Amino acid sequence: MGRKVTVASCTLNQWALDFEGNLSRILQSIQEAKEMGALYRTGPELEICGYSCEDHFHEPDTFLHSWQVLAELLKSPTCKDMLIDVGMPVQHRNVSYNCRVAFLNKKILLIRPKMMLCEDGNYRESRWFSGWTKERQVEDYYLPRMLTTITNQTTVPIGDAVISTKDTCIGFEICEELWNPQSRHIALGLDGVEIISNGSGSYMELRKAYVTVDLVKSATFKSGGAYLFSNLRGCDGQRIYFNGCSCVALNGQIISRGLQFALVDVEVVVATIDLEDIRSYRTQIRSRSHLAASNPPFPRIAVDFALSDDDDAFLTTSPPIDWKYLTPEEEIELGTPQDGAVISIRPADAMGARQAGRLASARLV
Ligand SMILES: NC(=O)CC[C@H](N)C(=O)O
Repeated sequence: MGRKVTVASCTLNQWALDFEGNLSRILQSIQEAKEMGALYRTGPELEICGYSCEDHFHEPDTFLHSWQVLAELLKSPTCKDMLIDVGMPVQHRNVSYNCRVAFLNKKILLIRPKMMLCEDGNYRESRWFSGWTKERQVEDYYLPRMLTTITNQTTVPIGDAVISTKDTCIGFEICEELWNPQSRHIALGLDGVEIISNGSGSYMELRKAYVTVDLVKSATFKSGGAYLFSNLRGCDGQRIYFNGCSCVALNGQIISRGLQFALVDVEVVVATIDLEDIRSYRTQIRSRSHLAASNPPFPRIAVDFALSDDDDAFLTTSPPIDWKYLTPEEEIELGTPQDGAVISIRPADAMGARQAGRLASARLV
């Protein structure tokens, strides 16, 4: 029985409305993930159109071109025999959602809309999107005809569901859902979802990496499992700067990570995980097991595909690593972005940083 799986989390320097450029970076990340042996690939939030499209999210063209990019991905031989999810906006029954779209071999498996939108700091998501509020429910999404030509599907499931492969179960939370006190990974983990992926558009603030990494680790510390955090990098079109730090955590420890600052447009990190490590970690937490026994189930999309094969005896799993954090001074030095963009400071940090005279190139936005 196969039990080791290799998964990939990608950091991309996407640009708002650069559909062709975004497509080519997504394809490159899929190609690199495949070359590194991954059979599952996830990427950042709204990676197809770019996170910071702002009021272009009110334009139907932004949705149309996102579908066109997805159509190209579905047709591409690069995507063959790999479970992939991408971030894009989707309109369903005249409501706009910020979604992950999971697909495999020219079939769309699930559209998973974001359930908890981000409104703090510089985020204004509810200006363009609504959160999906129907917990553990799916509806039929009527595909645009140009997609039906490729997939032979007229409807696909949209909603709060998870994907069951032959060997494991994959679920999603989108960016803010990790930061919310009622994170979706809690219910997902209790329902036996073993791999949770988070496509994020998390912009840089001084010392935010400490918070993000802690959240990613704790997402799997109390209830076990694997967690893939995938973030954007670069300026994207707005004044905020995204700083990567994509990573993979297993049972409370980081086992793979990407850089915080870099000039490469595409960075892929992979991790090999023994699914039995998740199962034994979880069953040993007795209180978690008792709670899980009464957890209301998520709808499962069954897929005839496995992330592992029977020949994995010599595949080595990824060991835990120590995260080497940059000091705030190093973050200012390395992260000072292109002209016109600013480093954002959490209000709590701003006063201390000003007092320490460190704010030569950073200001509060
Ligand atoms: N895009 C989001 O949902 C952002 C979530 C989160 N508050 C962050 O700063 O990373």
